[in-house]
Amino acid sequence: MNLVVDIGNTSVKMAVFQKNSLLDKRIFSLSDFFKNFRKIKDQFPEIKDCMLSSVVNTISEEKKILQQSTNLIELTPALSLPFKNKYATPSTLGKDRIALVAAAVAKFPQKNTLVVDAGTCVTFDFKNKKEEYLGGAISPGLEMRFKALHKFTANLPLLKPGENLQLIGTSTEGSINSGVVNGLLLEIEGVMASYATEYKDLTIILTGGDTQFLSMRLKNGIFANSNFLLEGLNHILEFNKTQ
Ligand SMILES: Nc1ncnc2c1ncn2[C@@H]1O[C@H](COP(=O)(O)OP(=O)(O)O)[C@@H](O)[C@H]1O
Ligand SMILES: CC(C)(COP(=O)(O)O)[C@@H](O)C(=O)NCCC(=O)O
Repeated sequence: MNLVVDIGNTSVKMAVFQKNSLLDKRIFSLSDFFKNFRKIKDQFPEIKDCMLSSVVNTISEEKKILQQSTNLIELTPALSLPFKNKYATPSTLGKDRIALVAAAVAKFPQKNTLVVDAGTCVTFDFKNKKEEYLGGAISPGLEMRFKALHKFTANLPLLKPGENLQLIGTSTEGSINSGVVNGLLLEIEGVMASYATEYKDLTIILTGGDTQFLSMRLKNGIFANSNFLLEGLNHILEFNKTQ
């Protein structure tokens, strides 16, 4: 049984896999790491191997507990990966982005694939049908956009994504919502369209904490899968067992 752990800038995602089947998944904040790890280990004592991806640097205690209780493999660009990494600076590439590309290779072999991860940041990652990872883009996430408007102005309130989305914002709230939410939707649709022009037969995946909010507001042609990154980590773990 495998444990996969994704430590992002907002939340920790932990999942248990038996081969390729996801048995359990938890999302929590880093401060609740030990409590959740203990619970999951008690529930699944058969957990043996673990793959950790972190984009947070200060996790030495978390790593120590995983090392004590599992065969821990930490995701680094030096690990055997199921794709060719053509990123110009592989040592600075986010571990989460490596996992997303691994998932794209596992789920959509020999297909041009764009992965949009709407988390703390919105990342775009592209692998071609030759299983080469070319790179993508990093952009502010949904919550970060609301926070930035509040933090860097004197008078804008801190809002959360609203249900009532106007094109023409008729109030401060409506204008912020229009700018942030429509802005992000149009950005994603624009990026998707640009890739689709360049790469025929393009598969597009949407994942990350804002998957549900965005997918119901985006035009068709995108597969939503909140577990995509976790599946990628499990794939890299299984891939390394067979190396
Ligand atoms: N209950 C929630 N708690 C925190 N963030 C949430 C929640 N629901 C949706 N979100 C959105 O999900 C984003 C975080 O997504 P996530 O995939 O967990 O990010 P990361 O992998 O960077 O930690 C937040 O920036 C926010 O926009
Ligand atoms: C871009 C990111 C901050 C995204 O992190 P997330 O929103 O998933 O928490 C992370 O992938 C990262 O720190 N990347 C390093 C730079 C790079 O990928 O080139």
